[in-house]
Amino acid sequence: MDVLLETQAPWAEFILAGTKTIETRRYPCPDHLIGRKIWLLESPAGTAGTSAVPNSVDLMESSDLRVVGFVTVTACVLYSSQEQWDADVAKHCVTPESGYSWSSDVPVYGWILSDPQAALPPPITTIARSYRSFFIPVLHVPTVDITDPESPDVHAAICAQCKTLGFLRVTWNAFPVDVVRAAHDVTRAFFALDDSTKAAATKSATAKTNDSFCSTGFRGNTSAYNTGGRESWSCVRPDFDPAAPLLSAYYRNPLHFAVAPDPQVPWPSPETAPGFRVAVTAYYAAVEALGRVLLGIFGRILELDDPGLLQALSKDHTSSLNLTSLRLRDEATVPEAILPAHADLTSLTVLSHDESDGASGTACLQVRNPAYDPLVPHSLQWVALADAPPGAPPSFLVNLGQIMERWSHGALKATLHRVMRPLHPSVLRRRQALVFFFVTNYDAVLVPLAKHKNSTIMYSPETMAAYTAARLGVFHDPSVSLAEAYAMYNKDVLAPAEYMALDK
Ligand SMILES: O=C(O)CCC(=O)C(=O)O
Ligand SMILES: [Fe+2]
Repeated sequence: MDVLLETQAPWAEFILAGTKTIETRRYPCPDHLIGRKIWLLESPAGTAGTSAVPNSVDLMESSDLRVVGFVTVTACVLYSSQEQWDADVAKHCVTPESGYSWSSDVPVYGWILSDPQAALPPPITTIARSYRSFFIPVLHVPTVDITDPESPDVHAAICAQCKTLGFLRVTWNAFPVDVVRAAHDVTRAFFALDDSTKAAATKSATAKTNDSFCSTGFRGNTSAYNTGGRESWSCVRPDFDPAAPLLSAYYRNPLHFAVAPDPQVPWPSPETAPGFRVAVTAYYAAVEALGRVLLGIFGRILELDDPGLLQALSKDHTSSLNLTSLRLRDEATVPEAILPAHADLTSLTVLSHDESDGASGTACLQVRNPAYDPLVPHSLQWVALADAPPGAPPSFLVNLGQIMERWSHGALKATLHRVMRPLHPSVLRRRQALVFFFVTNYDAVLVPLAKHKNSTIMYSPETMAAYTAARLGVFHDPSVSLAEAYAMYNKDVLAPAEYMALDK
């Protein structure tokens, strides 16, 4: 991920000329940026220690901000005395009368620089402050109001967004604000419980009558699904009633679906997690209803003879809802990729990020830039997704998955995305995402449905069951590395060799 460092004029010029070889700051350079290319964002000369850049900026509209080149920080030292500081004056070029000069009242760090290079600016439009003077490129996704799902304008807005990025926000006049808030509240309270209480709601804590691998219940931060330090609690069809089973083959297949006494959803007890079940079931119903509306819209966008076909294929769906939580306590223990690059095995995914009580919203979610071009120097491969702007209506973030890309024969995009460690742990103390993976009936055959071919990929027809088994089974094969398993998982959106070569 590219990062930019604000440097007030004239320092960037001195760095690029090679005269300034130590950058001085009141804080250390984040460890994992050492050795990496850092773009220099030059802002006009101003007051020492006061940023001249707003927290979010469109560089195309700003006449006084310029990306002028890049540099690498090779090491970071804390000056322990004025003598040590003075001895480096020829390298940091900070004279005693400067506002950036030595002070014994605050820590002063020297960032040792190397390889400065003036360069044409990379194709970045919008940037957002991520940590202190560091900025990252961000992409704002539009919010589409779907109050009238029959409206051609709504279809056009969704289609435009899905032909390029496949991420958008949706809102409507009866947006279920209270349901969303309640789901976030019970999720936050659940993850705040101690580990042993949460562990009581795991699959492994229950008596299994068969080999079902239905991924439900609590999974801690060391489980295969949460290798990046997250915790999660998941459910599939919390409305399922064993006394009146749904008719699809999925519910008759004990390999994939739990039967009593191996509970279909291991709920936390109402004593430890009051209101959890009611709020989560209501949330599931709300996002499932949204999913159905969107499938109706996509049936029209794809100009299917029967616009209700996608809904019919998903009537007895086996969609899961994952409640995920991440807390950073110590930067050193957080892997670079909290969730590696992937495109979901869904028709569409509905996301809601907690933004209350200092939670960090969409922070750390990055998408593979649809405008990335390996032939363009410094083309950006990854960009962060921006939160909805302040004052925007409440919305869900929706992303298309690989099933929709297949249905559309490549016209609608399932974009690779990932959740990455923040520039500094202070950026993110708590992150909570509710992720609803909308899929089809277990026995639905997944084939391109669009009349026009928009891709050369040969999609061989597979049932939802075979499709997921082929892409998830590899994660359970000890001879396959995690990176290789992800390459297989994503093989329809990126050739495995290219996946392995991705900038990770
Ligand atoms: O946590 C997020 O923001 C995204 C999660 C995600 O991409 C997934 O679970 O598939
Ligand atoms: Fe995802």
